[in-house]
Amino acid sequence: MKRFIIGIGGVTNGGKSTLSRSLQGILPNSCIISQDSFFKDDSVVLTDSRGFKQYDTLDALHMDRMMSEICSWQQDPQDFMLPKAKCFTSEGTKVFFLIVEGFLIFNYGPLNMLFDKRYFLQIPYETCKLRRSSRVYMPQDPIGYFDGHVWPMYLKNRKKMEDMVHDIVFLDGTQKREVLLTTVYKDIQLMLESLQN
Ligand SMILES: Nc1ncnc2c1ncn2[C@@H]1O[C@H](COP(=O)(O)OP(=O)(O)O)[C@@H](O)[C@H]1O
Ligand SMILES: NC(=O)c1ccc[n+]([C@@H]2O[C@H](COP(=O)(O)O)[C@@H](O)[C@H]2O)c1
Repeated sequence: MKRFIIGIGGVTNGGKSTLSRSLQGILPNSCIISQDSFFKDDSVVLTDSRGFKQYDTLDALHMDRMMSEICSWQQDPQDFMLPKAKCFTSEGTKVFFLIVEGFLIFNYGPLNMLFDKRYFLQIPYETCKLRRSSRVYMPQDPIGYFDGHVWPMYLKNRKKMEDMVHDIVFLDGTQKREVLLTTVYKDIQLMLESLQN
């Protein structure tokens, strides 16, 4: 049995969930774990002096719980998939993929070291601000949150990531969904072929 962990990171609204779901549809025996599912309760997320909740940091996430879930997959990918309706299974293949997607997946060392491939979706400031403005989070973004917290934290976290991690494939998230999917799918196929040789 072979196991691969694919990381789909990137800026908020860069298209991580969209790409991950499409990839899961074409990769056999694949599952998705989303970092978004591990945010701490609002009551324990710190607030800065301007009243902005500090959501865009690792401290706002239960990374220990996320790591436990990934560990369960590593122990038995077949078993991990079965109870989950979102998982796609294909008979005969002994290759399993875990797609881990999220905005800070490469910033957390213990998680970053697990990836076989790392992709990072980037989009320009204006595109990001526009996409984010039509998305509703719980709690909702207060006025000024994007410019006051989200974008500056993205720049800060990205700098830290680039200082720490070097084998990331950067993707232009303004490309068409199909183009992004084909690019990543082909790259994964190349990785699999290189491992067979
Ligand atoms: N390649 C793309 N081109 C244009 N819009 C996209 C693309 N990928 C995703 N979107 C849109 O951008 C928004 C954010 O996508 P999503 O996948 O939820 O991002 P993320 O998971 O990175 O926050 C959604 O409205 C989605 O439909
Ligand atoms: N899911 C939540 O509980 C929650 C709450 C508030 C903000 N957020 C936002 O989620 C973003 C990260 O997720 P995306 O990459 O999917 O946009 C962060 O920029 C953060 O501000 C999420």
